[in-house]
Amino acid sequence: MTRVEYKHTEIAVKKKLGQNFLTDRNITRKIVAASGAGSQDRILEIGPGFGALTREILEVCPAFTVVEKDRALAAFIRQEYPQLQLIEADFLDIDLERLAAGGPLRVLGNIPYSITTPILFKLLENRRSITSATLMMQHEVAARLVATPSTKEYGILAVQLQTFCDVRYLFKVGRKVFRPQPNVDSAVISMVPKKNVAVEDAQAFSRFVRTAFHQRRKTLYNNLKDAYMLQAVDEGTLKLRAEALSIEKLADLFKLVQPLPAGEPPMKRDGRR
Ligand SMILES: C[S@@+](CC[C@H](N)C(=O)[O-])C[C@H]1O[C@@H](n2cnc3c(N)ncnc32)[C@H](O)[C@@H]1O
Repeated sequence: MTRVEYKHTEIAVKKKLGQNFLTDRNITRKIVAASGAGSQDRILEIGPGFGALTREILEVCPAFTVVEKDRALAAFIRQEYPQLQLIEADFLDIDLERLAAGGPLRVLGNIPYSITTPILFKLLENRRSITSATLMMQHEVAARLVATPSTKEYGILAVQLQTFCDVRYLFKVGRKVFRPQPNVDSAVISMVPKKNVAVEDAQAFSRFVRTAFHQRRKTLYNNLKDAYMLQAVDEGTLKLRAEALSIEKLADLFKLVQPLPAGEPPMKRDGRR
């Protein structure tokens, strides 16, 4: 079992909690600068750990909130940074809307790899409660977030995020600057909720995207026909795969289809039942 010691605290590293601690101050400085965080912001840091990013955020903002799941690390933060509001909890369980009651949050974090996707979806669902999120994650996941059509990285994650947020890949971070060293490289991304979104019903759109990409090699027709009425969609589009369509085209397609009422037989290719 790997143990990491810093100041007065030693922990047995929990892989499950993605505990790879940043050791390079240039990187933490770059993350905080890229986030645009300032003294007036209501900042939320996910997973402060031993405070590598925390102390850098403190350089620009005197008081903010951190959420840490690990009990020993929460105790470390409590002792080292008494000026912070510490929430000792699982980020996935906290009520972001309530936390943002006084104004939207600027989120920062070197987030645990194992729950990157649930964290992203939580931020997406609560996008009205955030001004931006600047997050370090596994490089491969970051590449999927900013992927463009007809690439192998382009899928549900890219479409969902890019529909509702402006997502940017900021910079890559090599594995050597972490303790313990992970087996993968990392990258920092930023996501900023869009003011005007082409889609009104986010939940229905999410179901649609999941269905459209359900089997990547299948055409849109084959993926969608059992769940949606497709008469309004042209033949040419239905012959394509979801991965060929841009974010805008997928939103347009979503507006043309209607969920198939329960018990209705699927539509034939020519529009007949
Ligand atoms: C990759 S480490 C980053 C630590 C520190 N911010 C740094 O950059 O060195 C991830 C941190 O998130 C914490 N963590 C893991 N799962 C969490 C969860 N569900 N909610 C809140 N914190 C979590 C871990 O204990 C750890 O401190």
